[in-house]
Amino acid sequence: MQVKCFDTTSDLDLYAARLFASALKAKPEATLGLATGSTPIGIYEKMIEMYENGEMSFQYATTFNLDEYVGLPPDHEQSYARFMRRHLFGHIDLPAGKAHLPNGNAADLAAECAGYDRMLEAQPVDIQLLGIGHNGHIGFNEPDEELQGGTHIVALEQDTREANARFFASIDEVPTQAITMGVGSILKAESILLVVKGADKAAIVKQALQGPITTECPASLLQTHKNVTVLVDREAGRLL
Ligand SMILES: N[C@@H]1[C@@H](O)[C@H](O)[C@@H](COP(=O)(O)O)O[C@@H]1O
Repeated sequence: MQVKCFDTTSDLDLYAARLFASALKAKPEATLGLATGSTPIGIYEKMIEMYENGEMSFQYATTFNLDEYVGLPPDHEQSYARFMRRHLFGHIDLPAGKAHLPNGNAADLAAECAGYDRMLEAQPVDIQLLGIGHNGHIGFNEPDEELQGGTHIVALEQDTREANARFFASIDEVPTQAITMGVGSILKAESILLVVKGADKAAIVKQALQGPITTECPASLLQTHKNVTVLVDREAGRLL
C-alpha cells in the first residue's frame, strides 16, 4: 500500500485526476469505478479541466458508481445519479449509456443488485476511486459482524444519515437504505485509489490503514488488496 500526503487539496485533486488520465491513456476503454461524497468533487473538477484542455477523454470508457440511495427519484437533487451528472458526467464526453449507477428505485431491488454484479463481472473495474465514511464505511458498506461480497441493499447507520443530512433539508429526508457494491466487488478492482481529506478523517484513516483488518472497519479490508494507493491531505494524514 502506497500512501501519499499532499500539502494542499488542490495538489491532491490534480494528482488523482492525472492517475485517471494516465489509466485512460494506457487503456482508453478502461472501466472506472467512481464515488460520490464531498471528497471526489475537486478531483472531478480537475478531470473536467483536463478534458476541456484535451488532456483526457472518456469517449471509450465505462464507469460504475459505488452506490445510490434507495427510494430517491433519479432527479432528486441528492440522488447520486444527479450528483454525478452535476459534478462530472454533464461536462465530459462519456457516452450516456456507459455510465452505470445502481438504480435505487428499481421495482425489484434484488434483481437490480444481481444485474449490477453481472455487469461488473463482464467489465471489471481497472481503477476504483474511494472515499471513506467516519465509521470506516466504503461505498455504503457499514461496519458489521459480516460484510457482503456483492451488490446489496444496506440499512444506513444513524451516524451516516446524520453525516449526510447536511445535503438534505432535514435528517428525516435522508433515506434509510442504500444499494451499494459490496466490499468483495470493490476489492476485485485492479487498482484502488482511496482519497481522504480533512482533520475529521485522521483517526479513521489511521485505523483503516494501520489497525486490525476487521469487518467493523470495512476500509481496513483494503489492507488485503495488492494495489492500493492512499492520497491524504495534511490534516487527514496527521496521525499516520
Ligand atoms: N456513500 C458515500 C461514500 O462513498 C463516501 O465515501 C462517504 C464519505 O463522504 P464525504 O466524502 O462527503 O466525507 O459518504 C457517503 O456515505
